[in-house]
Amino acid sequence: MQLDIPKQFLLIGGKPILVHALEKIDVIEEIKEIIIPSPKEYIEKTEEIIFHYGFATPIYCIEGGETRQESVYKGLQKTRFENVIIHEAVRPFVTVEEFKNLLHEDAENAIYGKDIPFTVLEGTKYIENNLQRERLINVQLPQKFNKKKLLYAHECASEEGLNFTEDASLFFHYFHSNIKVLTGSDYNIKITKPIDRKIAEIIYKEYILMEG
Ligand SMILES: C[C@](O)(CO)[C@H](O)COP(=O)(O)O
Repeated sequence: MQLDIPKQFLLIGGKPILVHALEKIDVIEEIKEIIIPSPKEYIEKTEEIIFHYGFATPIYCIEGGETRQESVYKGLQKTRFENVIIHEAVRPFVTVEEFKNLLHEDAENAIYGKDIPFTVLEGTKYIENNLQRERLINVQLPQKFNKKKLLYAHECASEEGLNFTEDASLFFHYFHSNIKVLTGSDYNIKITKPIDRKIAEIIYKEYILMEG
């Protein structure tokens, strides 16, 4: 999206996208702190929003990195807890149940994945490879990890200069196993393209109707 402000500040149902996600996390007792890596120039704005909406869980806004990966790495370095959940501010329709299911899942590393209801081929100019869609998942957040292991994987990736689009790929690259996949939801969309905002408003209205 070509925007003047980062996507997490866009409004859905009159509320910043970031707040939708924070509201779900805030009601979960087991979550003891929230760390938000943010671009330096947006820390103040993020803190203002947090103050305005008033959350019970301690929230720390820290300066993020150049990439998504670096920002997660900084967040991991900041937390003192053994298990971490990574979420994205731009997934407003995550549910409290999705966070709780992750927390109560026996596997120490677990992510959400959704089946892919269309064909994905490799190659952009000419087709290079056919992929079996029944073996693929659309990776979603939140994701739960053992902090020590994820931190180790981040340190290795940083030393080797490797960049991944999310943490399950990074973790898998170094540990090769041990990540359980829970079934994700079609509603847990990531606001990426302009059309996602329109879809988000529709989902939001459905939520409001459901809540009466
Ligand atoms: C983590 C993610 O949402 C998984 O679907 C996705 O990889 C994030 O991509 P982005 O380019 O950081 O938005």
